[in-house]
Amino acid sequence: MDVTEEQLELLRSAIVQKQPFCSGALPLSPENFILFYGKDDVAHRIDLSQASDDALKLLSETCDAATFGLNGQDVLDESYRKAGKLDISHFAFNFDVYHSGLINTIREHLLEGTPATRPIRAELYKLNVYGKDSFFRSHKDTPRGSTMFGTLVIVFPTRHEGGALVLRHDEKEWTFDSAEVVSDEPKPSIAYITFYSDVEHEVLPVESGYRVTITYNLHFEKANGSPPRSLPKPIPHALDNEARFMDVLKTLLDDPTFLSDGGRLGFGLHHQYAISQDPSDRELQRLCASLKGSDAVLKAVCDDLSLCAFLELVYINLNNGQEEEEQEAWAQMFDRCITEDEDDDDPSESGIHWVTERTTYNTFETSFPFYGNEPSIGTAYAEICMLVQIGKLGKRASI
Ligand SMILES: O=C(O)CCC(=O)C(=O)O
Ligand SMILES: [Fe+2]
Repeated sequence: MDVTEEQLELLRSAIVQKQPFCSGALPLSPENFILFYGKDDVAHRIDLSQASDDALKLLSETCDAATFGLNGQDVLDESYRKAGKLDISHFAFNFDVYHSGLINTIREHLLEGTPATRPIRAELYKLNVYGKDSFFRSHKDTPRGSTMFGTLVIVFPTRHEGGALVLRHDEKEWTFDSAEVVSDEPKPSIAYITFYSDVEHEVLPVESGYRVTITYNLHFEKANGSPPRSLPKPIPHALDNEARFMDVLKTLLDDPTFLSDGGRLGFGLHHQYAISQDPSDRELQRLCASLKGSDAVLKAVCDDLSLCAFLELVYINLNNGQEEEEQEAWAQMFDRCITEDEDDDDPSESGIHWVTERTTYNTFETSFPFYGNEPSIGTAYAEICMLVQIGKLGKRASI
C-alpha cells in the first residue's frame, strides 16, 4: 500500500486552522485621537478620545452616504449598508499605523509561513461613521488589486452601543464588540481588528452613540521592493503551527511504509484568493508567496523540507448526465490536465492522495466546444489545490 488512511489522518490533524483575524485594544497618546476633517476650505478638529455628541453629529453630517463594491461597481443601497464615509482627501490625523506597532502585530499574529516575512503596506482607505441604526450587512471586501490580502479596521473610543463586527469563515463565527473593548480600557485606546479579505463580515446595527472607524487595505509589497518605512525585521523562527506540521511530515517521510515509491499528496485550499479566471502557471506560482493561514504553512514547511509544493488546477468531472459526445470531448480536452471525479477523494485516476478535501473557495469555469447533434459548448469546473510531490524512500526531496 502507498499510504494508509491513518497516515493521511495524522497529516490532516497536524494542519491547524488559526483564526483568520487578530484583534485587540491599543492605548495611544492624546495627539493620536485628534482628527481634522472637512470637504471645503474650512477644516474642523475633533478629539475622538473625548468627543461630545454634538461634535460627533457634525462629523457624521459632514460624511457622504457610504457605498459598497458589487460586481466591480460602487453601489449605494441603504438596505445593505447604512453609514457615513469620508474619502481620504477629506480627513487627516496623526495616528501612524507603522509606528503604532500594528503592522508588526499583523505579521506576527495574522500571517503565517513565507508571507509573514514579507513587507506590508497599509493603504489608508476610508473614515466611516455609524450613527444610531447604521449597519453593514454581511459581505467580503472587494480586493483592490492582486496584492491585497486583508483589511485593518480601527475603532475610536467614541461612546456607542451595538455595532459589533461579526466575522464568518469556514463555518465558524466570531464577534468583535469594539464598543466593549474600548470602554473596558483604563487609558484612551483604539480597538483594532485585522482579517483576511476572504473573511465574511458584518457590522451589526448601532443602538446608540456614534461608531467612528478608519479602514486600511493591507497589501504585500514586492519582496525585493523597499518597504515604505523602516519596518522591524520579522521573527525568523518557525511558528507553532509550522513546527507541528513539520514534525508530523518529517516522521512520515522517515517511515518506509509511507509512499515508498514516491507520490503526490493533495490539499484543498482554506482561503479564497484574488486571481483571474483561468490563471496561468506563472500566476499560480506568484500566488504561492501570498498564501494565507494554513495554506501558507503547508507551502513553507514543504519548502523547508525541499519538497516541491505547487498550486494546480484540478478539473472536476461532474459525471452528471452529460451527453456522450460531451463526455468524450471532456476526456480529450482534459487528457493532459489533472482531473478528479466530483465526489471522489480516494487516490484516483490522477494518483493524488488527498489529505484534505478539495474546497470550492477558488473555483473556475472553462468552456469547451463539442459536437453532438449540433455544435455545443460544454462547461468544465476547476478548483485550485496544493499538490506536494514526495520522492521515493531515501530520496524524498523533490526540488
Ligand atoms: O466598520 C467596520 O468594522 C467594518 C467596515 C467594513 O466592513 C468595510 O468598510 O468594508
Ligand atoms: Fe468590509
